[in-house]
Amino acid sequence: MERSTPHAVALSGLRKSYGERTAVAGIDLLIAPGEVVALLGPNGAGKSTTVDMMLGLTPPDSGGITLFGADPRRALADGVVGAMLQDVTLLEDATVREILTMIASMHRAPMPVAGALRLAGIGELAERRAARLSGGQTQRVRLAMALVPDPGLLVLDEPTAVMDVTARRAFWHAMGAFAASGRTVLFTTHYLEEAEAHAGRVVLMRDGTIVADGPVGAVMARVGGRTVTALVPGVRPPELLALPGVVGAEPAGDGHRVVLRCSDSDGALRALLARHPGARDVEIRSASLEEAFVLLTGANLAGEEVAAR
Ligand SMILES: Nc1ncnc2c1ncn2[C@@H]1O[C@H](COP(=O)(O)OP(=O)(O)OP(=O)(O)O)[C@@H](O)[C@H]1O
Repeated sequence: MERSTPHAVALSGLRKSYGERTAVAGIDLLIAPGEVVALLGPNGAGKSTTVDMMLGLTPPDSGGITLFGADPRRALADGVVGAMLQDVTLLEDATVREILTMIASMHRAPMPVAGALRLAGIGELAERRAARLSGGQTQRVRLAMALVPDPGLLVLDEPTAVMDVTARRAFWHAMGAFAASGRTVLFTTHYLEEAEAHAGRVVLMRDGTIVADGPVGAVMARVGGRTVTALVPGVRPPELLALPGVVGAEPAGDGHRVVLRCSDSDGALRALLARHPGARDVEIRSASLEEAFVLLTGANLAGEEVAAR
């Protein structure tokens, strides 16, 4: 039974295999209205399959999906959910305004076409024929198409993949304005800095399962919020794991120094200098989401295994 304010997204025990290959291995996920969530994971983690099931494009083998309490297809048809669908080709001879007007006419409570154009930052493209749009412009028209029904939830699979830096900035500006009005956004991305900058919550997938889920800061805290890098002559990284406040120790990229991931960088630094007075070239910095990602998924974004410590 649904409550009066259902979740924007509710996935339970969601599972999908392609032959022998398990793409999504039974995931549970609840997203409240108003959240902006980034779905991350290496290639083949199951992100697109999850999104496709949420949009009713692929049926799950088992498990449940509701979007604002409704079945995905119904939610999409009702304009409750907006999506940038890559496979939909635009009518080449129609102008951007004509395309948006047509979509608006198919929905019960659309936003004004001018509003969608403004939000997507493509006011100047309104009279342009679809055939004459660049790849990045086409993506922003697709965004306007997703916005016109005035959905409560936007689901975007790698929305900025073919955009240049300027288009990407304009896109996130539009997304920020949309989210600021209390709407929910779920997006997948290969750009970790996008997740860090624009999502309040990150969900990390690997091999069809969710391996971390929480606010960006909390996910990073799980792997140690800060790193201390130092040259410690005659000491191997594993020996430094015993220091208080240290949760991980690996050789640095330069091969000489060691990187300590710390839950308490002040305590770790004090102990390091007290026990290893020869330590030098010390550097402290915040861990990046990239580091958290590698540590939690054991893979880089291309899906290649990364040696564990
Ligand atoms: N139509 C399909 N037929 C067969 N296997 C598929 C199909 N779609 C996806 N898969 C497989 O399911 C797994 C998950 O793929 P999916 O595209 O969901 O991952 P992803 O996280 O979106 O990856 P990427 O970042 O590369 O887009 C992969 O092993 C993929 O090869």
